[in-house]
Order: sequence, then C-alpha cells, then structure tokens
Amino acid sequence: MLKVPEHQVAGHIARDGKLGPLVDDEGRFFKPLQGDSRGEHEAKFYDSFSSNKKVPDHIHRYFPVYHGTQLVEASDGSGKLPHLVLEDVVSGYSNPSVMDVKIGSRTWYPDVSEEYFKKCIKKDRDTTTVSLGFRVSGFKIFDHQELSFWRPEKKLVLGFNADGARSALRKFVSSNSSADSNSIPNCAFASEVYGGILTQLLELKAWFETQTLNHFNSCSILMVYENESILMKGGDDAQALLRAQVKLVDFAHVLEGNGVIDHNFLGGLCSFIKFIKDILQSLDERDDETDTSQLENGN
Ligand SMILES: O=P(O)(O)O[C@@H]1[C@@H](OP(=O)(O)O)[C@H](OP(=O)(O)O)[C@H](O)[C@H](OP(=O)(O)O)[C@H]1OP(=O)(O)O
Ligand SMILES: Nc1ncnc2c1ncn2[C@@H]1O[C@H](COP(=O)(O)OP(=O)(O)O)[C@@H](O)[C@H]1O
Repeated sequence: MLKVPEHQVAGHIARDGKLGPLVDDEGRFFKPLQGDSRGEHEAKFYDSFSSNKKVPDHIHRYFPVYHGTQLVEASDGSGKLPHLVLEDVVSGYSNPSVMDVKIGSRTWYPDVSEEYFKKCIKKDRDTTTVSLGFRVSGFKIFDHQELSFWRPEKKLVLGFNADGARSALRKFVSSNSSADSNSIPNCAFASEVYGGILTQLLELKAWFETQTLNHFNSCSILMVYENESILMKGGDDAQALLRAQVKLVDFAHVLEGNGVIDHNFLGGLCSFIKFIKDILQSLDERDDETDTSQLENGN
C-alpha cells in the first residue's frame, strides 16, 4: 500500500489531489516522472550514474539506491503513471529531523527557455541562492519541549536572508527549536550532528573538486538525523544512534560535465560547509567562555 511520505520537506507534495511522491512500507520512495522531459531525464541520469564504475563506491553511497522505474497509481488519481523507485532515505528513522538545501549560486543553466531562466533567476535572487550559493528549501525539526515536529511554511523558508538561513541551521540541531522566532537556538546536538555531517560534506567536496562527469544543477543536499536516540539519552555512542547522514536528491536538471568541473555546485557546497563550520566553531568559543568564567569564579 503506497502512502504520502510523512517526512517530505520540499518539492512537489502529494496533497490536495496533486501529483507527488509516495512511499511503501519496505523503504522505497516512488517519485512520479514529471510530464515534460524532466522525469525521463532524471530516470536516465539514475540509470547511467548508478552503474557508472568511474564513480567511487564511497560517493555512490551519497545517492539514494535506484531500483528502476515502475507504473503505480499516481497520487492525483490520474491512474497509473511511471515512477522512479528509490531508496527511501528516511525509512529507518522513527523521529527524523530533515532539511533540504538546494546547492549552487544559480538554478538555471545553458539552453533553458527564456521563461524558465526568468523564473529561476527571480527565485535565485529572492532567496539566498545568489548571495550564499545555497538556499534552504524546507525542513522539519523535532521540538523536544513540545514533543512534536515543526515544519515551517514554504513561504517563510524561501523568504530567509543570510541570517535566516544561519538561524535555520542552528535551529535544526537545537532541542529548544520552535516556531517562536524569539527563542535562541541552543545548538544542543550541533556537535554530534554537524560533526558527522561535516565529515560527509568534506568527502563530497573532495569528489566535486575533481569530478567532471556531471553538472548537478538545482540538486539538493538532504540532511537527516534521528531524534529518538536523543530522547533515549544516547550516552557515549550518541553519534552512532543519531545516524546523521547526507544524501543528494533531485537530478531533474543534471547535465553532462564534458570534462569541466561543476563550479556552481562546488562553490555552493564550499559556502554551505563554511556555515556548518561556523556553527561548530561557535560551540568551541562558547565552551571556552564557560571554562574561563568557571576559572574566574574559582570553580
Ligand atoms: O513549482 P515551484 O515554484 O514550487 O518550484 C519547484 C521548486 O520549489 P521551490 O519553490 O524552489 O521550493 C523545487 O525545489 P525544491 O525541490 O523544493 O528544492 C524544484 O526545483 C522544482 O523543480 P524540479 O521538480 O526540480 O524540476 C520546482 O518546480 P517547477 O516549478 O520547476 O515545476
Ligand atoms: N529518496 C528519497 N528518500 C526520502 N525522501 C526523499 C527522497 N527524495 C526526495 N525526498 C523528499 O522529497 C523532497 C523533494 O524531492 P525532489 O527530488 O527535490 O522533488 P521535486 O523534483 O519535486 O523538487 C525532498 O526535499 C525530500 O524531503
């Protein structure tokens, strides 16, 4: 039985009779092929990329496992439609916090229509895509005080400036994160979550510094971690229980690289890494301040 994903944070959503992805109970994510060439394009990308021996195994694991395409009942009631069958990245998590970050300082690319170019460039300028080289597309976080999830409205998320993006990244790893814009995120899980995420981002960056196979236009980094482990007070193996992971999603606009580095993605990724590093560094400074004040107080 297919159902609407509980933890989807961006993109086309299967609600109000609209076409969107579905999931099953066996860890598979069904993404409908979009009517224009985009769906076919993404399927072709998965077909060739997933079996490309030039891509190292440690990089393949940053992409959802691909199980081909399948005709299934579409979410909009229009009958059977072809869907990409992918690994459901969040299926093994009970209470996942999830964030989708679209990487790159532009989402348009050569040879798109004038209409598409205008739509993209407007959105890129109105969001942090142009200024930061990435934009937060959507996220959901677990509020440990309210014991419930908070998923901000798309309009709010797409309205973030640099400070808004920074604050969202801090909220994503806080136990007091909530809809209250006055609450200061405590970054309680930043060290464990972003410690693990940073290692993965740096591994991806090293590959993007040399890979010239593809250009990943409009592609997103999906970050996920488990809250259940925190609720159970993880202990020494907190990092293992959190299972913080990074996956790349959305390949509807990927192009051949033709021997050229993907500077758009690489630049955006470097900028995103800097934001994560800054949060980790602010924790060290906070710890140093606490140590100093304890010494001053003779503790
Ligand atoms: O339809 P919109 O305006 O919500 O735009 C979609 C984007 O939403 P956004 O507003 O940037 O959060 C959406 O972005 P996210 O996946 O939400 O990051 C996609 O870029 C989508 O295009 P495609 O399916 O990848 O070709 C975009 O869909 P298309 O407009 O290109 O069909
Ligand atoms: N393989 C996956 N497993 C779990 N969730 C996914 C997967 N792929 C996408 N998603 C969810 O769906 C959202 C939209 O995916 P995306 O591929 O960008 O779709 P669209 O083309 O509609 O923008 C992501 O933000 C994420 O929440």
